[in-house]
Amino acid sequence: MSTSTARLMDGTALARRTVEETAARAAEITRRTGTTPCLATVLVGADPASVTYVKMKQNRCAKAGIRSQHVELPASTTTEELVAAITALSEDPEVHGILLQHPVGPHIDERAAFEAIAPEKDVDGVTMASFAAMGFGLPGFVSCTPGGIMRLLDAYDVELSGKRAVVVGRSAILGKPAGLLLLGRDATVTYCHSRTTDLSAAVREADILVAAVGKPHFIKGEDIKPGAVVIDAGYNPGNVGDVDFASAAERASLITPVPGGVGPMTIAVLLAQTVEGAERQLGL
Ligand SMILES: Nc1nc(=O)c2c([nH]1)NC[C@@H]1CN(c3ccc(C(=O)N[C@@H](CCC(=O)O)C(=O)O)cc3)C=[N+]21
Repeated sequence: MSTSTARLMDGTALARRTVEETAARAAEITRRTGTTPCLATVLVGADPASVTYVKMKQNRCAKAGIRSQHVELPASTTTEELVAAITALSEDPEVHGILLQHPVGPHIDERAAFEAIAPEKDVDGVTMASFAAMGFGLPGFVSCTPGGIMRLLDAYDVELSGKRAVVVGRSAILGKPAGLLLLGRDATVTYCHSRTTDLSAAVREADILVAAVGKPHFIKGEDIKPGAVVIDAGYNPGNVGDVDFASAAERASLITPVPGGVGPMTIAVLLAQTVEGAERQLGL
């Protein structure tokens, strides 16, 4: 028998509202300038999950009245070739935003590739410039998944100031920037990772838990502080999250489902930032 008390944080519904606003802004840009906002997606190799995610991003662009341009490169692409392809997009005035799908394969210097994205087109929030802006609390493009998480927390009126936020995972475009954004809102942030000793003890302190490790159902309900807000940013194969939803929902006050939580918001932020980039580049 379930004693579930948690309310769902509905990322699908919030994303729909966010994308509607974005679509209206995109239409206005097209009407005023004759130029339609354009996102370039760059995919290296043919990993099935990456192919699916990139297709989802393109479909969502189409629905929002954003053009998308797709660059597909073979898995054998070198760092130099990838940097050249991204540099060309950075210099193309028709392109307003660039997304390089992560991961790119171990033989490529992913950081060098990300840094070839012009800062004003970094609508995915993956460059050093964007990371620094997040860290300093300056305006700029945020990493899409952390940005989506913050929008969800705000939409559900989650108080952040003075709260204990625990981020499990420290990847460059998810865990680490998620912690920075929470810190920027005056949460007390703890990062946990593969070398953390006594992870359970850390997780039990969390008023707000962000799970971003990439291990299916890694976080169990027994470690959730009663009343905590649980954000599952995991995207494991088969749409499985990092949190054991059934047991976590018995203790959390608010929880994101997978699918239908953080994922749709990630794409909503990508589209919103693409339109924002287009507005700025077109002088609106
Ligand atoms: N440079 C870069 N930026 C990213 O933002 C990025 C990336 N690389 N690499 C891969 C991850 C993964 N990711 C997801 C986006 C949407 C869903 C999503 O919308 N999922 C749906 C389910 C999927 C479905 O409906 O089939 C959901 O959670 O409801 C999931 C995962 C973005 N990523």
